[in-house]
Amino acid sequence: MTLNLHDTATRQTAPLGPVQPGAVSLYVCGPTTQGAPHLGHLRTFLAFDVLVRWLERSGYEVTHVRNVTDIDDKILVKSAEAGAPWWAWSLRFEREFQDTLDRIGNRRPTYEPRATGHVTEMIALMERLIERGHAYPDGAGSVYFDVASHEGYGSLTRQSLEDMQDAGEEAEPGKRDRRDFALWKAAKPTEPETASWDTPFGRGRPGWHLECSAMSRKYLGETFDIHAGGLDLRFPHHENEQAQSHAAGYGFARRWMHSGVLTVDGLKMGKSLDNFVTAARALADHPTPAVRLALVSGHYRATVEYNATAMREAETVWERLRATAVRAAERVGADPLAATEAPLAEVELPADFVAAMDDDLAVPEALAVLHREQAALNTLLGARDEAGTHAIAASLGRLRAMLDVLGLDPLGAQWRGEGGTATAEHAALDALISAQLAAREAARAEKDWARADALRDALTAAGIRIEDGRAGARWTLENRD
Ligand SMILES: Nc1ncnc2c1ncn2[C@@H]1O[C@H](COP(=O)(O)OP(=O)(O)OP(=O)(O)O)[C@@H](O)[C@H]1O
Ligand SMILES: [Zn+2]
Repeated sequence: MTLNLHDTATRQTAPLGPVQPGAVSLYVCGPTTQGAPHLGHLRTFLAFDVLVRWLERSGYEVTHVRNVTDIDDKILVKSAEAGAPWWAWSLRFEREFQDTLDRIGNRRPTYEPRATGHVTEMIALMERLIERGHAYPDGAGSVYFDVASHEGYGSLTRQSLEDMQDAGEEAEPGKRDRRDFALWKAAKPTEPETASWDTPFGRGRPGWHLECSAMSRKYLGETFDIHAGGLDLRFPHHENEQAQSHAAGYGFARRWMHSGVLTVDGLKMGKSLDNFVTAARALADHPTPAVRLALVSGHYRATVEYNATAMREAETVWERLRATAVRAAERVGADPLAATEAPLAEVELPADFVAAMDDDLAVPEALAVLHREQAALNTLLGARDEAGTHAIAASLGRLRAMLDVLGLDPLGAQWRGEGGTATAEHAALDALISAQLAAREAARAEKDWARADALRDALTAAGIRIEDGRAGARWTLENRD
């Protein structure tokens, strides 16, 4: 079977033919470390995490680069407002992004280069563009790309230069054409001295577009397989990245993949509109794998509207999947805590699951196959037929292998402890605590506050933390974080 992926440049879905057989090079535009990660960021990074997982499952060796934009206007403004050095601000949120992505089960990229670590490469690229007649310094520390000099400008987003007369870019005194964009930005007297670097063109700092062209070339070479990011980045960011790299004579990305944006009331979730739900908030309100499930369930190219009901539904779906897997593991007598990931990679995936994933990562169809497997497994579990153990083990293997492709194997190392653990001890503890919680509920219903508090205090004293939520009380062990 062949993996077909949609290319947003050609608008065609076509087989992936990598530059190097058996290896895929992928560049994903990473976070601007101006603030805490929100669900919109997670949506995009998870979409491409599923891509990486599927490429690896399909036998490719993946080199995945995701940059960190650790200097930019917004970082300078926000850090100054907070009275912090820009680099401290940036490093703080870089760590928060990494921690959150680890927590939600994103495989770490092969390389995570920071913009400020690649000034040398950016200067070299600017020199090359100037030499080839595609860029010019303004004499005051800024360098601009000359859009009219590059025939292909606009080809990624199918726009002609005429259409772009008033597109986005500001008129600046040193610009030849309003549509020209900055490769390098002159230092401003109001900005901290540490926020600029000396170059042959004057003192300044990286433009956002330039850093991605410089870093993709350094880590993936002149030509690489896939360039990815959220749909919001197609223009101007990706158009400009492509113009810089093509004008420099590099093959650059052979294919573009864009994830649909996460919206709130139809508008992109983001810092600019202040309509975001932070990852920290969502992960405090819902089990982490449920948040992951909610964000990966739709097709990666679909626009996803955030809503609290969908998050709660994902919680239910996750709980059921986990319960099925735990029951099945207990029936086959496997010790789920000893289960390793290795054998899952060898489980043969159902053909219709593979077909769905090979069809431009059709996760909704793949999930339908997965839920059919879950239903079949539940039927086997209900049959109470000892002879069925072999069938149960085989079905559990397939279910886990499919879930693993989505980063959601309930018995895998990442989620073993989430929302309960897959051990008999845990089940026993859960039954006892649930009885206590039910008694507390009953006491509250009778307005017997003293008894309700006493029950809670007894649980707290035993190291059990109770969180009251809309779906009832949830318990966790104090020392488990
Ligand atoms: N609402 C969203 N839905 C999907 N992807 C998003 C969303 N917001 C940001 N992204 C993606 O996250 C990645 C990191 O983007 P970046 O940090 O530059 O975001 P941003 O545009 O600065 O965020 P914000 O919109 O909050 O200012 C990009 O690939 C971007 O497309
Ligand atoms: Zn980029």
